[in-house]
Amino acid sequence: MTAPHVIFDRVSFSYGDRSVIPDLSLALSERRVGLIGSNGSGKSSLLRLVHGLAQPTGGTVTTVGLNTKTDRKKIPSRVGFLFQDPDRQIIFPTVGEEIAFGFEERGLTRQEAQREARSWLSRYGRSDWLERGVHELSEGQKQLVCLISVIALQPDLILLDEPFASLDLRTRLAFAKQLAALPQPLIMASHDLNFLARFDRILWLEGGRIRADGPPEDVLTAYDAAARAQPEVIS
Ligand SMILES: Nc1ncnc2c1ncn2[C@@H]1O[C@H](COP(=O)(O)OP(=O)(O)OP(=O)(O)O)[C@@H](O)[C@H]1O
Repeated sequence: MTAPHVIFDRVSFSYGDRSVIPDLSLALSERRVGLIGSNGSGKSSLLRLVHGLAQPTGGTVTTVGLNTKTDRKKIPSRVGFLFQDPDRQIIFPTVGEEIAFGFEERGLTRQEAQREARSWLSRYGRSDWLERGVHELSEGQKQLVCLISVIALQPDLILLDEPFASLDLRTRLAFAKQLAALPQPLIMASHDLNFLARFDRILWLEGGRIRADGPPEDVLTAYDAAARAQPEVIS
């Protein structure tokens, strides 16, 4: 059993006086962990807590051995985060600058960072995107740029918040293949149950609590059955 890359110890989390996660303890050491649950069940909040983008109201979160409160600044260089909405992630006007930025942050010169950006784009067959304005890309294409930016920096752990939302089927399959081949552990919130079927462990959240936790064949089946039993409920 490998050491856990994420530990939640009696974690609670609120937005103001709205409690989102009442009391959560868990340790994640599997290579592929999926998060499922209704809209608003707390999946994004959990991922944000793992990355230190949100701070627990109570308890402690330890990610890749770092306390997300006291070591918060060290986390972005070790843990990649793919946001649900690419517009929240992208900060530069061109694709090349966006991918190169992470490398410059790590101390490479502008030329070296540009070279890395070019090389990573060519691996994904998108060499022609280097000078392309990000605003000219579709939502799915932006999502792919964000994924390449995250993967290129080869973090120790990758967090993905609904990465398939805007992707067409062909891009989704290519994207899924890339994710499956990554050596790093992934924690991914998704409504794509087919993709999660190949994961090692699934956490089903409801109201910020774990409703089920186990292998996909058990948890996805129970989730699917519960949703079908109450199809009229819009959360
Ligand atoms: N910025 C915010 N301010 C106040 N409440 C928020 C904020 N962001 C999220 N919430 C609330 O926190 C709860 C959990 O939201 P979260 O985004 O973690 O859910 P989720 O499971 O990721 O949902 P989805 O599947 O729709 O992405 C929801 O009740 C939501 O309304």
